[in-house]
Amino acid sequence: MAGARRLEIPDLILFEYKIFEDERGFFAELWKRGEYLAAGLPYDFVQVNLSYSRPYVVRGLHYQLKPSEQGKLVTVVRGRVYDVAVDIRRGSPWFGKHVAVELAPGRALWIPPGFAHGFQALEETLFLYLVTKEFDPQRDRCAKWDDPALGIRWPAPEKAILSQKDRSCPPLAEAENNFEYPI
Ligand SMILES: Cc1cn([C@H]2C[C@H](O)[C@@H](COP(=O)(O)OP(=O)(O)O[C@H]3O[C@H](C)C(=O)[C@H](O)[C@H]3O)O2)c(=O)[nH]c1=O
Repeated sequence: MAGARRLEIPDLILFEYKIFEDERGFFAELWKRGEYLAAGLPYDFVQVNLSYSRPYVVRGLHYQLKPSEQGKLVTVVRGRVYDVAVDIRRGSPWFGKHVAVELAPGRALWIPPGFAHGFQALEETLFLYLVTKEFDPQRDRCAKWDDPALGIRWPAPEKAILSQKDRSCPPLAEAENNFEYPI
């Protein structure tokens, strides 16, 4: 890891990791337990996910209800995304607020349990992320990606490509949510 800094919502941590490039291509350590624990990421991981997105695809805003709440360490293997994390912990000083960062190879974002996550691909993107609890389809939930109440300034909302599921997510105010602050 080359660096770590907490964002405007301090539970979110943006990591920079070194990319070793040579004539063959590149190598990078995406996660190393001791370094990331020391930098404040107090979790281990139990599942690794990979998704491929065409330009302008939006995935989100997703989260899993407790007791299957997931922390996510998200990064881009190839491409570029506008990544968004929304605080959905009732009672949080930042409830309904979000942080948006551009992710490309070399950057990883730690999103703890209690946040809804989504991104818009800015180009063809391979998105890889580690999660702290396994996928639980019974507790998988979503909130409306372009909910006016959230004020997310997506880069290209008019070009968004969404799944059927993501086209029918409720606004955050109506979404099922069992997160209380602090987690
Ligand atoms: C997340 C997940 C999905 N699936 C199955 C369920 C569906 O049949 C298929 C596609 O699922 P979904 O449309 O939910 O995939 P994404 O839209 O990429 O969802 C993810 O994207 C946003 C950005 C997230 O932060 C979440 O981690 C995750 O929900 O994969 C699995 O089998 N295991 C899994 O862990």
